[in-house]
Amino acid sequence: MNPTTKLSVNINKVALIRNSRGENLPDIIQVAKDCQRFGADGITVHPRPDERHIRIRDVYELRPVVHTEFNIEGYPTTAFIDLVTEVKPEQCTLVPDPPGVLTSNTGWDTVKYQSFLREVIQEIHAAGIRVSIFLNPEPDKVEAARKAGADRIELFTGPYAKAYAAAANGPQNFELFNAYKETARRALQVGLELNAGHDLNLQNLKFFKLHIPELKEVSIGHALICDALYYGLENTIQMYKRLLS
Ligand SMILES: CC(=O)[C@@H](O)[C@H](O)COP(=O)(O)O
Ligand SMILES: NCC(=O)COP(=O)(O)O
Repeated sequence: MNPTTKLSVNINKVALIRNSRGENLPDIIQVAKDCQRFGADGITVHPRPDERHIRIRDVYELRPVVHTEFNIEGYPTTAFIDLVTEVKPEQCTLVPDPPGVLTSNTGWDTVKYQSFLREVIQEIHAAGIRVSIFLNPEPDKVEAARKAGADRIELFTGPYAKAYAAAANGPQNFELFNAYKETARRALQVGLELNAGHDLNLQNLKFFKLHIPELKEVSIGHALICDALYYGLENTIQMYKRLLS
């Protein structure tokens, strides 16, 4: 029997719609409450420096209403670390995004940035927050993630999603998928827990979970919010959860 994987709903795209009109519709605080009421095991936000979706103020306002697990993602600038250590989410996911990037497009080079990551992780740990590191499917980066002090890695599933979309029955890029499995295996071997995220959707999630059943959590935003346009938020969350149980 596979362990259940938690679903953290990323609400960036809800904030993007709100910001497009300058008012408070949709109200992301209400949406976060409703996601949890509909079964989400957590809420993820990725405040970006230009505040194009999640704003710094949102992060503070979300804290008291997120009673499941709050996950804040981002590049660890001093401002980001101050925000995270003040808000105290259950989890912080460190992502190596340059400021203007369209969306996250790579994981950390944990070997090159090991000492930087160690300092940052120490600071975030001191506030009692679990730290996850966004990682490419690169087994040789796992040990350095552990040495930097991470608790978890989040497998960057963007390349997996592209490979899956290009084939009819699963990713078929065995080299790539083996790299995911090997990265996951090594992480578990050295005592790191596993998350995954980016471009996961109703089509590609089942295969990923089937082959990497030890996943603790997936964070899903873009596709889930798009699906909610057709199926409604409650149905959509339940559809994703069924693929994870
Ligand atoms: C860290 C990650 O994988 C991203 O998926 C991210 O959280 C999404 O950010 P945007 O919503 O800004 O594209
Ligand atoms: N960490 C990944 C995430 O939060 C959501 O990514 P996406 O589903 O919006 O691509």
